[in-house]
Amino acid sequence: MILGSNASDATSLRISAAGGVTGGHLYPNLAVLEEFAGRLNTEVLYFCVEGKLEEKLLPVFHPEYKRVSLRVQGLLRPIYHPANVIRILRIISNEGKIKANLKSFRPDFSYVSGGYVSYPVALASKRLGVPVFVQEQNTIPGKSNVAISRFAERIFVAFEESITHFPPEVRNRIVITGNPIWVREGKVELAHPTVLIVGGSGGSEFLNALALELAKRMPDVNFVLSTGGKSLDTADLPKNLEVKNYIDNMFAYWRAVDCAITRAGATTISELIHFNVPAIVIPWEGATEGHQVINAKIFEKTGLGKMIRESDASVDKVEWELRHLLLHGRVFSERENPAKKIVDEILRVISR
Ligand SMILES: CC(=O)N[C@H]1[C@@H](OP(=O)(O)OP(=O)(O)OC[C@H]2O[C@@H](n3ccc(=O)[nH]c3=O)[C@H](O)[C@@H]2O)O[C@H](CO)[C@@H](O)[C@@H]1O
Repeated sequence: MILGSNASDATSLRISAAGGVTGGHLYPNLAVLEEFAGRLNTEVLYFCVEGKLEEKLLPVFHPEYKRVSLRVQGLLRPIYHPANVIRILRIISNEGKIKANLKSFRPDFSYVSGGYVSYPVALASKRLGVPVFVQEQNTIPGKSNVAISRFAERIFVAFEESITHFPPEVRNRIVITGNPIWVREGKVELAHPTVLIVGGSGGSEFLNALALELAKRMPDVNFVLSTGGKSLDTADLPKNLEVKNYIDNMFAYWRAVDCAITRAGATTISELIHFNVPAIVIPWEGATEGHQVINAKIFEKTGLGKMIRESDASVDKVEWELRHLLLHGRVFSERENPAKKIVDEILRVISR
């Protein structure tokens, strides 16, 4: 059964999408969906994970999307963990719901960006004859994206280093694009110098504590900290530290800050590169297969900043590096959004 082909006319598209749980998967998807919407009339069916970030943000930024919530959980490591039996059964049990929604929505294609919700959506799409496109943000691809790559029309990767992590037979369908960046108009007004500290969409207790120490030691510098909801001792906050639970308009901050201290999630790294932000990146050591360390090395190669491993990130060392970056200054610039290249390629493939 083929649902997608000729489902829409040349000026409109129906897109089913999945990818979220964390901002690192969600924002690149929004960037691509918004690039489509800038060119054509689009309707979007978004598969969300119950209770996760996409359920909170999509109703705010895209109330027009049709949303379907799935009750799924990621698989635990190691893969033969006994609790995974239930988790796999739960993923499988969603197949009927996903298929029913795809059948009534009749998408032209499915666009997924990884995370454990992407696989069942991509698989159901494939079984219904809907073309699948997948985007991988990290240098080391997630297991579900590798599985999806076997039947995806195109596999969009951010970094050349990813290619060898995919099976040889799919490599002719890989396109290196960079990570799509979610941007809108706007820039916040900040005093200079301001340093943004952000531990990814879920925050980082380590960076929260570091922010507090740095702000106390460096009264001549302003700090903005996104805690991502992680705990922080707010009893004695220095005046030069502004604390936010979550920042909804990161693009406006990236355009304004002098420097940043971040984890090394692939989307954050790509945003630093896109907005040319000097930064110290401290990878989260718990990331699957150490992928944040590899992301951080790629960032270092750009010459924009430095990776410091968490075990080495004393306040003294970070302060020293930060002063060095601030002294060096920032060139305010923006690159072309990789979302454009992805949309060009998908339109080319589906119009064949
Ligand atoms: C714990 C976990 O699963 N981490 C992964 C997840 O991280 P995580 O979701 O933290 O991913 P990233 O750090 O790459 O991206 C975070 C995104 O959230 C945004 N943001 C962050 C804070 C805030 O207050 N407001 C805001 O909008 C950032 O601008 C960025 O767009 O996805 C990344 C991309 O696949 C992976 O590399 C990470 O290893």
